[in-house]
Amino acid sequence: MEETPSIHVRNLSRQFGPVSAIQNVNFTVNKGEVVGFLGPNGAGKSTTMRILSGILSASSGSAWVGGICVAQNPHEVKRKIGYMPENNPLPDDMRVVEYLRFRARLKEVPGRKLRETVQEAMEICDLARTARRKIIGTLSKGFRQRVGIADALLGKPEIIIMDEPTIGLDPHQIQGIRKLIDNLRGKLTVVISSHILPEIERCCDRVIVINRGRVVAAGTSQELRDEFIPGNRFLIELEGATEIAGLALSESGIDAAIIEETEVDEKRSKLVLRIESQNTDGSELIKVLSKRSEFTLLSLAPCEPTLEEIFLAATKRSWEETIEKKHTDPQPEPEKPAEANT
Ligand SMILES: Nc1ncnc2c1ncn2[C@@H]1O[C@H](COP(=O)(O)OP(=O)(O)OP(=O)(O)O)[C@@H](O)[C@H]1O
Repeated sequence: MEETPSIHVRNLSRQFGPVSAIQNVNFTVNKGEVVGFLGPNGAGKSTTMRILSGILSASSGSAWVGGICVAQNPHEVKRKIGYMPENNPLPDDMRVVEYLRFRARLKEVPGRKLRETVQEAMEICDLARTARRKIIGTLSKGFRQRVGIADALLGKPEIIIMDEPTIGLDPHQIQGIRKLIDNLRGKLTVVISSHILPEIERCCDRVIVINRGRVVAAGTSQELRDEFIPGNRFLIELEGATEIAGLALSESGIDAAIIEETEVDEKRSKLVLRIESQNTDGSELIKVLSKRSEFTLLSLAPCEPTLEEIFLAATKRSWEETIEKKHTDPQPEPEKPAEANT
């Protein structure tokens, strides 16, 4: 029998007056997955997360969390989900441990389990030793985020949703949050909304890209690469007349495009090449390039497009499709002028 997915969303839409924040959003997140929910500002990430967490209702469509319909049973869903909102507001004058106990009581953690539940969440978030009795107002942004995540973990939710957990953090703090998310892998289903792409790429098993309220791509990084940026890429370093590299390749019948060129110094350049054929390991390139006397091939290595490039390609495609649809949709007939009554 198939396992019930942690999150299942069908044709979910939400209007705010004339603004369509999300339109017919569909996706599934399976148990134990770490999924990145990506989109530019205003794409509809927070709206989707808030509907899933039962704090905002949908205008139409449905969402199930752990097999429970959010619209019909938002209270039960709140027990299954730990939600860390964007810019998580925290009381500056409380101590970390006091605040988490307060939040655990609100989440109806039984009194006899309160101490143990708070301790466990603090340990996972590395707060127990260092920040347990600190006043929240004195904490760094990274530690404040940890408090937000510890709060979301209270009451052992099945799913944790974090809205922009690394925003405004320095690289050390980001690394700390990344480790924390790695620790959650296998224990919970994790959904992270962000527009910080390298973070998502490192942390997540799968990515859902949303743009202007619609899901425009979903899959593993590899699946998205194959769909949006097919072909193989190689990073090569040449010394000499590097400007004729393109000519050298086309003269040898290799269908390659130079998609990036960086000058290392006067004589040396690094080039990123895209080869249309999927079945090339680069040996053909080495043969062709090392034969030429105008330059020397110093190095060659395969390289993958970044999630940022995939994201740009996916959102660009959705823009183009929207524009194309506008042009091909039947236009309303111009209104007939009212007939004169004379
Ligand atoms: N309460 C609201 N009232 C009116 N419009 C809203 C409201 N909440 C969101 N919107 C609009 O809905 C759209 C989607 O917003 P949402 O906050 O979900 O995007 P987001 O992807 O989370 O963006 P960001 O990364 O900037 O947080 C935006 O156009 C936003 O202005």
